[in-house]
Amino acid sequence: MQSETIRDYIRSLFGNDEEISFAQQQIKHNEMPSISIAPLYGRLLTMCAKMINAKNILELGCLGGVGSIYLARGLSQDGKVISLEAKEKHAQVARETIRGCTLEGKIEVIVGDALTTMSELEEQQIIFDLIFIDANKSNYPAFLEQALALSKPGTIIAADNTLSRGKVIDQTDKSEETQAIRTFNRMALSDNRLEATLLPSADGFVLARVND
Ligand SMILES: C[S@@+](CC[C@H](N)C(=O)[O-])C[C@H]1O[C@@H](n2cnc3c(N)ncnc32)[C@H](O)[C@@H]1O
Ligand SMILES: [Mg+2]
Repeated sequence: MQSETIRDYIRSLFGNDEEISFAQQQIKHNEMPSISIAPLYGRLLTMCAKMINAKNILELGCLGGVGSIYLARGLSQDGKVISLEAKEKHAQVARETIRGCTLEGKIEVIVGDALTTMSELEEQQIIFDLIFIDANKSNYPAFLEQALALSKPGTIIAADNTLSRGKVIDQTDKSEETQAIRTFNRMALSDNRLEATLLPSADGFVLARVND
């Protein structure tokens, strides 16, 4: 059976999601790229956050706030999502979208390079229960190291686009981005600080837990 058909079937089970549809419309309206997290992984992030009763969540790469909304849905009552975004325009669109949704006040978007902001968060000794990596691919290995520095035993670290549209298995592809994703996958799946797997649906998704 075509994977496209399976995807449509799964989507039909999810039903209408007004908040996510609105966020997607705003992304389109503002001519931003259509690269938000796939709904099946968005839902997985909500579930992960709920399963660990997450209070502090960090997202790398906000775009229009779709991932932030999925993450915030899983927060414990007094929890908060911090989403890091390099582009001022993307952050503005995300903030406007979030302002109108039920999770207003639970998501803070910080503009700047994620690695720099993560170092600042580390200096402030802030520890996260869940970290979602979804910014520029060439920094994925560095993001993982920084994420570990902002973690505790039990922290969930997730990362999107870890198959890079199949480029990871194309031996002729020696681009910086693809090499970085290969390095990231090797690190995540073999580092004994983590228990991890790589889910192959959509564009690939690494799900890891920081070991005790
Ligand atoms: C794939 S999109 C994020 C999608 C979002 N997580 C979601 O699921 O809705 C990647 C975003 O990361 C931002 N970005 C790229 N490199 C970055 C960096 N070094 N620091 C912070 N943001 C970055 C881009 O501007 C873009 O908005
Ligand atoms: Mg992504």
